[in-house]
Amino acid sequence: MLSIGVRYLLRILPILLLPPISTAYLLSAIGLRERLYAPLYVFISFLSLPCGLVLIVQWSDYCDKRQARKLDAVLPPRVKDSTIGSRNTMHSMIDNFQNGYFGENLTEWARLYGPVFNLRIMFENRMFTTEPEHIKSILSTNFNGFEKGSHFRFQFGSLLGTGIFNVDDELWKFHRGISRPFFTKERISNLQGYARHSDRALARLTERLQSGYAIDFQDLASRYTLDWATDFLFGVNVGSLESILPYPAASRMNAPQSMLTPADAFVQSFSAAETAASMRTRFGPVWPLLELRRDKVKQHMSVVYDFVDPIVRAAVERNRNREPEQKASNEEELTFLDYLVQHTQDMTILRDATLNMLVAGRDTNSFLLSASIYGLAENPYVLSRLRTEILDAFGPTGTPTFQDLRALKYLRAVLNETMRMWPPVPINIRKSKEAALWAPVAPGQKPICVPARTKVSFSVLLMHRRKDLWGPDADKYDPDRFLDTDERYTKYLAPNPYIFLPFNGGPRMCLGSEVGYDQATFFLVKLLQAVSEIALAPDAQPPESVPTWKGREKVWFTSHINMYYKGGLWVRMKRADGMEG
Ligand code: HEM
Repeated sequence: MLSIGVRYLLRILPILLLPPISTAYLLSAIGLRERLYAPLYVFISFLSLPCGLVLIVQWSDYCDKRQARKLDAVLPPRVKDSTIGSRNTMHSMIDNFQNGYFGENLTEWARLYGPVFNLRIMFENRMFTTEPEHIKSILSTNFNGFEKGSHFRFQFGSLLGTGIFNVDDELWKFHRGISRPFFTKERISNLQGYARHSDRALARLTERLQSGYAIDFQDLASRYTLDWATDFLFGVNVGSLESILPYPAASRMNAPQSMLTPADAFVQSFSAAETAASMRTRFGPVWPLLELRRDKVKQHMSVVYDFVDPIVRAAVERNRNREPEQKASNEEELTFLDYLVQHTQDMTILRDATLNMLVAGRDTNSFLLSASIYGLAENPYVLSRLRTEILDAFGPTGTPTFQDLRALKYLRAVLNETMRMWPPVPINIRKSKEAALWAPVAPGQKPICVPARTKVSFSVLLMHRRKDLWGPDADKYDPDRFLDTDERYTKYLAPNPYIFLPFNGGPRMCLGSEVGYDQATFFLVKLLQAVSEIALAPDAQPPESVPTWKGREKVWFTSHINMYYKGGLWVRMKRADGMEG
């Protein structure tokens, strides 16, 4: 099997060879071949390659301008970069991903060029926007004008396959249709799953804190959401909360790699695959050339498949053993996977759908919980106010019902503020099908033209922090801005709800948004009944994950597909009953 890089090379080879071959042919046809010194003949033939590329680039620029003129619109400003193929821009993207404050380079370009600009890498346009009206157009009002597209599928294919995140049109409708019934009120209002797994997670947390060591809360949250998600979606609890939790590196208490449980190995490999897949975006269209020898995503996937395949096979087996009348009568009791198996037995579709659901439902929720803990650790006043709301409602041991979860106004504001500052999905990609028009960014200006078949990126994280949209204190963490009694709410959010989009919007909006809120709310209620103080544990944070920036977040948040904390989120907590831990 050829590598992804070689396949790409074979695809573009005819285009690369066309100019030298046709020049050589032309030189022969006009009789210059015999008269030219042979090396010069070869040199001229090959010189036609860069010349041909320049012509193609100029031609496509000309076409874009013509499209914009026809629509009486303007193209977004281009990030200035005089290096060939915008190498500086590419390096800035890679450097920011590896070493920088998330999106700082994009913020700087937005300061220079405005909220929409053309982030061109390797001669390929990518319109980047943080403008609510543009994001609304992509996601909702001009939904049919944009798609994930073939580029996205190619880039994320080895990771997401044919799952819901990676497809368009009919296949997307199939996945969406199959998934939607699992998010009805009847199904999501059963809180037993949250209760079971959060009890176990809190028991592990208490155990660890009593041992005197700090805990990586991100790790705990990701185990909790993995066990919950596999249970809820596939009817199997993979029991990742039963493994040995990681200790601070300096303690030398960690188990060797060889002792990883299948669930731990899955989490590590999947995260490595996500990082490798999202790294590709930073190299523009030529990323496959860096994977000539091997697919850098696929190399992690065999461990991932080892974990997922038995779950899928068990569901296929269960389905085979079910009588036809049983299948028809008990749809309500089926898990997502059991239901899916009744519609297709294709192992690739089943595996991809399963993995996509895990990406959707696990990583996002795990980061929401982790970022909430970070916000509370850094803002003791918010923590204390939140505890008061929780204790007033349920006392130190009461358990919320489904209705109760939605009545906790301050907790909802805390979750919203957390997702404003650190949205679990901070950036997204689409592609225009036809030339599209976006609203001008200032009154009196012409609309903006997005040429046909152009990549488009938008960042809700950057939009969520815009001072012109959220007020002068947009950089500050303050849940009050989400309370309808707060004047910032009336002034900014109420008249323009599209400025807050942690779950996206429109027909492809997150299916699990309510589950996300409920799960995090339930967990935080239970945690804060038991815990009265939370503090970061910088001594336990791996040194390479301590940020180099000053005056901002004290832990390193970054993103592959979803946000995560590099090196984890190490914290200590104090129990409310006064016992050590
Ligand atoms: C804090 C929690 C969550 C956040 C912030 C979040 C955010 C998002 C976002 C931004 C998208 C759009 C992705 C795109 O267009 O590329 C999305 C899609 C999706 N989410 Fe969530 N999500 C969360 C929790 C969940 C949960 C718990 C589930 C399921 C158990 C879920 C299921 C889905 C599905 C199935 C889609 C795909 C929708 C489609 O393409 O039609 N999400 N989510």
